[in-house]
Amino acid sequence: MRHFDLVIIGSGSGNSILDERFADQRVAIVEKGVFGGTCLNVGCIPTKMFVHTADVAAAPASGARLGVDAHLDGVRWTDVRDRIFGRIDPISEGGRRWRAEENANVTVFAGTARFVGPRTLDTGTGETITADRFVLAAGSRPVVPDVADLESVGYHTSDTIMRLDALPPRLTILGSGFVAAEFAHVFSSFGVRVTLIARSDLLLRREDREVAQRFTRLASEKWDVRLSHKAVRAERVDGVVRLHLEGPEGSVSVDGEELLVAVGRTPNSDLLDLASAGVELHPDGRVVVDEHQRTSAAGVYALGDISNEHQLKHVANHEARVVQHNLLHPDEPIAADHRHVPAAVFTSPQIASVGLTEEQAAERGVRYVVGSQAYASIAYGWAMEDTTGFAKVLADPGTGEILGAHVIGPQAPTVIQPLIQAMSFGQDARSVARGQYWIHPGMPEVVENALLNLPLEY
Ligand SMILES: Cc1cc2nc3c(=O)[nH]c(=O)nc-3n(C[C@H](O)[C@H](O)[C@H](O)COP(=O)(O)OP(=O)(O)OC[C@H]3O[C@@H](n4cnc5c(N)ncnc54)[C@H](O)[C@@H]3O)c2cc1C
Ligand SMILES: NC(=O)c1ccc[n+]([C@@H]2O[C@H](COP(=O)([O-])OP(=O)(O)OC[C@H]3O[C@@H](n4cnc5c(N)ncnc54)[C@H](O)[C@@H]3O)[C@@H](O)[C@H]2O)c1
Repeated sequence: MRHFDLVIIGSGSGNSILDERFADQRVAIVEKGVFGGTCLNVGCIPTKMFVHTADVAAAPASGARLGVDAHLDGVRWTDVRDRIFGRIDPISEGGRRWRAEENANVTVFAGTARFVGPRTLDTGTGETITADRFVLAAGSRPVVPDVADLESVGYHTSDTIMRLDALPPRLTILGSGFVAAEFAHVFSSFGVRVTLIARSDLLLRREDREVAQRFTRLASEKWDVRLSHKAVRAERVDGVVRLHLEGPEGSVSVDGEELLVAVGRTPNSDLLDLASAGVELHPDGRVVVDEHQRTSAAGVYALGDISNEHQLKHVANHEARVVQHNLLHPDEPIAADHRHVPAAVFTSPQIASVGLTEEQAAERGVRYVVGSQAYASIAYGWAMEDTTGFAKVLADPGTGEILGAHVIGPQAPTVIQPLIQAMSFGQDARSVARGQYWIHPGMPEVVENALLNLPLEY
């Protein structure tokens, strides 16, 4: 049985651990799918390449209110698709080849790993290996909901929808979270009629309620949004997927040439038989880790979607850097910093958030005040004739500590960054607002004014 110093399961964020400091270690990477993981192949990167393309496709329609009459002639779907994956696929294959063929100390196993005992791994390739240390970086996968006949009818997930052969006339999206909101924007901007089905009465309901309500209203003006509907059965009728729903008005159905299921992601821990490795799990399947990303089994670390509740690439990257340090310096381990994890939804309008929502602040009994600013009331908002975006900041009125921030509107993920920085470095709201220049008339003035609108007491 071959023995390694280190085994990494999953080639997404786990792959970034290895650098020249590991050159004297015998390392194995086990990957069951395409090299490079979710973000590169089927997640952040291709989706944002589609989102930017969708923003361009949607631009002509927004010109009229500025006095610019433009027309979208068409979207060459297969050209768009092939441009995007023509760039991504070679990066994935190049990464695999580099590790497998040019890293003398690294062995890549193309199989589904499964523990068969403490520190003993069936690589799924016919070979079982042992190692001193393991990194569990096996990520997550789309959840498939319990809807009768879904499997036999056929459906897409985010893993497959971006590789369609042709744009469908209609797309039904089951779900109302990040994936649903981003793909609804992409496909509707390309001319596809989108129906979005939400179980609750709000889209993106984990966002601050004001943001979720604004988004739900704007989305309902563009897409056929069915709130408070539960999908119960799927059926294929003349090449069309018919989804039967139970809603406030009783039983209804919606038709679409394609169906995208986007109801969350579940950790891949169940594939690994972690009980045989002595690794404990949370009830929801996430691997239990301490602040140093160590699991309950000695020498076994975990990072990314398999262990954290955020399921975001910047969190997985941060944890990979923590694991990297702790593998190299086990006697001086560093802790992961999950204090202020931001997130952004690249839909239309864009949404970004960090820290507490107003509902969470109220629920926790935290003393807070709110400062808000509409894009419509800052100079760049006038330039864009924006009427729907706003920024909102929550702060402690006594100390000015920034507790949370929420932005819905153009470039929200960029606009929010000064607030993430302020929270990370413990800067108070008044100092952030008045202790620096804000470029005039830049979009971050929406944040400056939200800060100035806080009714602070000091
Ligand atoms: C459509 C979509 C868009 C997204 N957009 C964003 C975004 O804009 N910003 C953001 O921050 N995050 C985004 N995310 C989330 C982000 O992609 C993930 O949080 C991140 O990729 C998780 O990284 P990871 O290393 O934990 O797992 P992954 O990158 O998923 O890597 C895990 C790897 O392990 C392999 N594996 C699993 N089980 C086994 C096994 N038993 N044996 C061997 N190999 C195994 C898998 O095949 C996979 O390659 C998006 C996700 C999706 C689905
Ligand atoms: N921009 C980004 O950072 C980005 C983009 C896409 C995905 N992601 C990550 O991937 C994860 C998965 O995305 P997602 O959109 O699939 O999940 P999500 O958790 O964001 O949203 C899933 C939604 O589906 C609903 N739902 C659950 N079960 C349902 C059912 N049976 N029927 C109807 N609705 C149901 C949930 O209430 C929830 O609103 C996200 O949590 C996010 O962390 C991030």
